[in-house]
Formats: sequence, structure tokens, C-alpha cells
Amino acid sequence: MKRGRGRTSRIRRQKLFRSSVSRGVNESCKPEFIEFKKWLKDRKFEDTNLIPACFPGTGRGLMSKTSLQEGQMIISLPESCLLTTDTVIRSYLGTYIAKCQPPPSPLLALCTFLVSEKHAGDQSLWKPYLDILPKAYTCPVCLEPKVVNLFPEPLKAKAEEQRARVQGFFSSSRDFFSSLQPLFSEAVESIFSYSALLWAWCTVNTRAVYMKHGQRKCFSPEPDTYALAPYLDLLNHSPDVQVKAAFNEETRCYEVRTASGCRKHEQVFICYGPHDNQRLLLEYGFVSIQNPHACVYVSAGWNQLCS
Ligand SMILES: C[S@@+](CC[C@H](N)C(=O)[O-])C[C@H]1O[C@@H](n2cnc3c(N)ncnc32)[C@H](O)[C@@H]1O
Repeated sequence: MKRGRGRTSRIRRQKLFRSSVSRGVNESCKPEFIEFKKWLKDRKFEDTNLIPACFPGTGRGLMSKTSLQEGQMIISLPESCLLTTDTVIRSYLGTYIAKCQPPPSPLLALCTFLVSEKHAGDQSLWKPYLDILPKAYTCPVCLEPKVVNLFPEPLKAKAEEQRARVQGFFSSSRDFFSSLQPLFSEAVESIFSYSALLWAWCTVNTRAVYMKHGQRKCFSPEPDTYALAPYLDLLNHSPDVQVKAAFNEETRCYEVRTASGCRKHEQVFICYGPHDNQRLLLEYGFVSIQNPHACVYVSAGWNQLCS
């Protein structure tokens, strides 16, 4: 028998292929991750299970250092690391939010804080987190209209709706931004530009976890359910895994437990929800190749064609 044609070498080749597909390139030595880890440690979070890595197909994500058993905690992120509307109210923006009429939405408060802290650069206490956030996003709202025109019809309509919603969000926020002028030496129009707000909106939309806060008078009545969870937000989506994720009121940590287990040196995924590819593209800017929730949208007119 020729070398490399037998069962053993076939199995070895398959294993090698599997690991080259799923194995990531460790990114924890990159300067921005070294700073980010120090920042997390100062806020009482140290990770023993995972490391940031870049994976073929899904891009940057988190890789397991050891095998993870079903039910094992994968991340327990202290409240001090979370960026919520509480963080914003406690900041220099708090008094401006309290004075603002009509009151801003919780989403606007978070986006304003992100833009303002990004503008603060080295002065920002959140710099190590801001430095690891994507510089640009791939959600349809960020794409050129000529690209959106190439989408199939139901998706194109949703993408145009999304663009109109974000543009409306920007125009209706201008008065609030103007009220913040005393905080800045530059003109607020140059800081809170459409592109800066779009970046912040995509950051919240693609990365925030669900965390319910009670209604507060200083905000408009939209639900206050967003929390940016640094580090945890490096976890990519797979429709095939199950996790339990929630804020634990006793430990005061946002906890994620795997219900699926994961082998050593493989990418650890969470599930963002049972979303089809249209929803994944609209909300998160990607599609899942083997998506069990993939579906075809059929418009009402098809009934008549079939009858
Ligand atoms: C919560 S973040 C996850 C971490 C992100 N990959 C990063 O580098 O910061 C969500 C974003 O990750 C990307 N993403 C998540 N799951 C993915 C997947 N299965 N395939 C491709 N991209 C994915 C999308 O860009 C999505 O908007």
C-alpha cells in the first residue's frame, strides 16, 4: 500500500482538516488585548477559560483553553465591567440627561456616551475597551445604497427601513447633542456626526446583551434593556449551541454557562437567538452558512399565482 492512502492517514488528514478549519490564531499577545486584559483585571475580572483568537470564517472570537463541560460557567463578568444606562447617568452626561426635554431614550444615552468617550481618546476610562471595538460594521445600514439595491426584495425593503430609522434617530437627537456643547471645546456637530452615531448604534445593536432596567423618569419610555459586556461580546454566534446567559442578582455578575460543552482549543460560541439569515444580516451584519433557521420569504401575492 502506498504511504498516505490507508485508513490511519485518512483519519489523520480529516483531523488535521477539522482542526485547521476550527482552530484560531491566538490574539492575546496583541498590545490592545494586553491593555484590555489589564483593564478587566482592574475591574476584578480575570479569565481562565478563554483567549481571544481569529478564526477562519467567523473572524475574531474566543477560544477555549481547556475543554468545557456541559453546564460549566464560561464567563462571569462583574457589574463593574458592564456599560449600561447606570454608567451613563453616573457620568458627566447625567446632569444633561436629567435636564433634557423631551427625555432622551436609553439607546440614545448609550450611543452618546460611546461617541463622547471615543472622542475623549486617551482621557477615557473606557479606552482599552473602545480600542478593541470594530472600527466599522457590515450591517446593511452601513452599506452603500448601490449594494443594498442588489439585495433580494424583502431584505432590500428591510434594509431601507433600517437606514430610515437610523437617519431619523440622528435627526431627532440633534437638540440633545446641542445641549451638550458646554462639555466640549469643539463644535458638537463635528463630534456627534452621523457617522459617529452610526458607529455607536451598530456597536450597541450588534454587541449588547439583554439586561432589563426599571423605567426611569430621566429617559423616554422605550425599554431599557441594553448592556455592553466587554470581553463577553467577543463571543460569536452559532445556531447549534445552547447557553444560559443572564445577570445574577446575587453574585452581581453577568454569567454565561454553556449547555453544549466545547473541546480544548476550539471556538466557544453562544447563540444570539433562533434567527434566520435575513435577521442575522440586518441585526449583526453576517449570515450563517448552515443555518437551521434559514427560510424563504414568500409575499402574499404568491397565493394568487398558486390558485
Ligand atoms: C458580539 S460580536 C462578536 C465578536 C466579534 N466577532 C468581534 O470581533 O468583536 C458580534 C459580531 O461578530 C460577528 N459574528 C458573530 N458570529 C459570527 C459568525 N458565526 N460568522 C461570522 N461573523 C460573526 C458579526 O460581525 C457580529 O456583528
